[in-house]
Amino acid sequence: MLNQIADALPTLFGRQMTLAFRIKRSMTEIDNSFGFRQVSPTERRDRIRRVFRAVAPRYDLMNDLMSMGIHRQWKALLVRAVGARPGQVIVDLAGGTGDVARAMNGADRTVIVCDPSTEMMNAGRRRPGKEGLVWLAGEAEAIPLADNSVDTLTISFGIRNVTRLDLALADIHRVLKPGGIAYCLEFSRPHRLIRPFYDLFSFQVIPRLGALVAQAPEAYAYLVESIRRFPDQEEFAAMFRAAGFADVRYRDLSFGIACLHIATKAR
Ligand SMILES: C[S@@+](CC[C@H](N)C(=O)[O-])C[C@H]1O[C@@H](n2cnc3c(N)ncnc32)[C@H](O)[C@@H]1O
Repeated sequence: MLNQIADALPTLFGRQMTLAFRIKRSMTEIDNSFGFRQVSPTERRDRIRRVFRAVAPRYDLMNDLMSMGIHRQWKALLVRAVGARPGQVIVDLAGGTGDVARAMNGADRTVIVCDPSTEMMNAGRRRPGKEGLVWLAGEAEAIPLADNSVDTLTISFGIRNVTRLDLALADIHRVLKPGGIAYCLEFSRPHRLIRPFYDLFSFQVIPRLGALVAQAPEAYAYLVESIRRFPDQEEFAAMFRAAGFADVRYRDLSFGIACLHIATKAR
């Protein structure tokens, strides 16, 4: 029924109205198909686990397709900002297939990939450049590492999947050494001028790509939806401050489609 209405709209009201209606319809379908609004934190966590189990085999390919390769530039910028040094202990939290960890890897430092999904980490273990990486099963809300033990922590496109953002930020703060730095790369709120195109791409193209390439349309619908629900740049910076971080900064990337937050634990 919704499809028939959408098809009739161009004749009745013109193209812009049709676009707005299609985006609205997609959001409704996503809400209905994933039903995230009604579930408990435990159920939500289980669903997120299932999402990453489903996407693991095609995750890296899908990242390239969905972002048209731009995620590589964002991650390269993150790695340059970190500037990993000899002797450091570096944790890539929600590290997935180890994309970012691999780029920070080196024989003279300890680089740990921490993620609750063994499927994602197993997909990463099969790729080159993994030598020396430590793979650790764990969640951001309860990182299985000692207090004050980490020099640098990165989390790239992972934080929006955690069920309790406040607990995760508190635990990141706990494991960092005084003076240690957290770098968080995440999708964010794009500039309002590009938002209509961005929404169209996100809600129309990505779930279809997910269906075609990864055979997981619902998983990709979830990923898009989780971006829409995530706090914007300023709100997220305020959450870092509330978790006890001293120096909190952020930098918009590609007109705010993504954002890099940098937060330091006081000495
Ligand atoms: C979109 S992937 C990002 C992977 C990788 N960091 C990257 O940039 O390619 C999100 C990752 O977050 C992980 N994840 C989901 N819930 C999590 C949680 N509560 N704590 C830590 N990681 C979580 C998933 O298993 C998945 O590997």
